Amino acid sequence: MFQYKCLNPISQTGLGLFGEEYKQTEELNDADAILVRSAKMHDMEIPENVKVIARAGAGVNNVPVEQCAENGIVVFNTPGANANGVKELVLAGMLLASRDIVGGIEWVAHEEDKEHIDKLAEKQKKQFAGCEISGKKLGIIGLGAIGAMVANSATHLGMEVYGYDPFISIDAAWNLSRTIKHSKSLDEIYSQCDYITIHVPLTDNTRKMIDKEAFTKMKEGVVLLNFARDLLVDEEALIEALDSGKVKKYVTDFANPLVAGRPGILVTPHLGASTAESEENCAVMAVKEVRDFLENGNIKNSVNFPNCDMGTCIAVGRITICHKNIPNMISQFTKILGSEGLNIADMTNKSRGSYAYTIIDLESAASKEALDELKAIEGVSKVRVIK
Ligand SMILES: NC(=O)c1ccc[n+]([C@@H]2O[C@H](COP(=O)([O-])OP(=O)(O)OC[C@H]3O[C@@H](n4cnc5c(N)ncnc54)[C@H](O)[C@@H]3O)[C@@H](O)[C@H]2O)c1
Ligand SMILES: O=C(O)[C@H](O)COP(=O)(O)O
Repeated sequence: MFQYKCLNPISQTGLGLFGEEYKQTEELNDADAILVRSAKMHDMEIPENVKVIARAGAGVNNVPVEQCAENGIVVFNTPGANANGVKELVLAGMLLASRDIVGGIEWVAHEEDKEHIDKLAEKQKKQFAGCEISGKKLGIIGLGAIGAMVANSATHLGMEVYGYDPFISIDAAWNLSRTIKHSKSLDEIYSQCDYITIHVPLTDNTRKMIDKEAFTKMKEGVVLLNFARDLLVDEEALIEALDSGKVKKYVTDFANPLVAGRPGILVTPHLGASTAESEENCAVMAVKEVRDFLENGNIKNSVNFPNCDMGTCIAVGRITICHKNIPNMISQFTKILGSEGLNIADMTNKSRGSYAYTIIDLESAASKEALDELKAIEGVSKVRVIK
């Protein structure tokens, strides 16, 4: 029996896939797995019983990913599972920034009791007029799951699309429409584009990447869209750029005291992934990842350990080891298993940065002595018996 704890509401369509071998718990001290959306985990004490954390979504800046790696806790996210939901809101954001749709709707609501509202509307509508997005230049920073979808959809809406992503994945590159211009520098995006949208993860390298200097390079009257994370933009500098007219509109999915209620800024309350479809996709992917990890020891879509998959165990026993990516680890594992008389049927070892993961199938069940010896190796953070 495995137990899981949800730190945020997670779609039942996903949780329903856990099956009878799983039980939901409120006690962190009983949980093998944690499922989370945006709950902040940096100040949480994560007990040793927790083996896996699945972020039902893309951004993992709310999870102490590095500390988890150090402690042998595998962290997953659900790449692409909510990308379409965000893409649709970005397209809506571009349209809302181009025409005063919100102002117009608010005007009608305010004047609803006027008998001649129809005539009044015809007189007043010019104050809500705007421009079309077709024919305008859109710059996309980050061409991952969301950025690539926004790029392709925007070309279908008649926009001229520029994309910038020095680390683009091969999959994302294959999926991009050939009409998208490959920008080799952010300066090209800033100097050319009428609309700029950012779709990169928040890391130490990307924090405040849109800063004062970036604004000086942008076109007069640019529209900036941020459905990634508020801390990617220096919002103090943004407000100066709005006041000077350099930025016409800022559309952001992240409410904070600086942007809420400020003229020229359209703020949604982190709604990008809040669709039934995205919530289900994320929950289903997260639960599948957790199950494959807990039941088979396999890793797919981790953000702190390498992908590592040996399928379902057909040998007598399987153990998994989270460890540091340093020399002499495998030889120590095999030496201990050999000296305990345990024959290895199959084995795989993969590394990612400073961390590595090993799956070992055995022809007989691992003894307590062997497991204790493996756990005692310096650089080993977790040893699990799968079978
Ligand atoms: N508003 C929401 O509800 C919502 C929903 C999903 C994701 N997000 C945010 O959007 C981000 C992107 O999501 P995704 O699913 O597209 O992720 P992704 O990992 O598929 O794509 C991110 C892309 O950014 C690129 N990148 C990284 N650093 C870069 C840099 N300095 N310059 C240019 N490109 C860079 C990567 O190469 C990658 O292609 C997430 O990390 C999350 O913060 C927000
Ligand atoms: O990174 C993400 O996936 C989004 O920001 C969605 O967050 P949410 O799951 O809290 O809506």
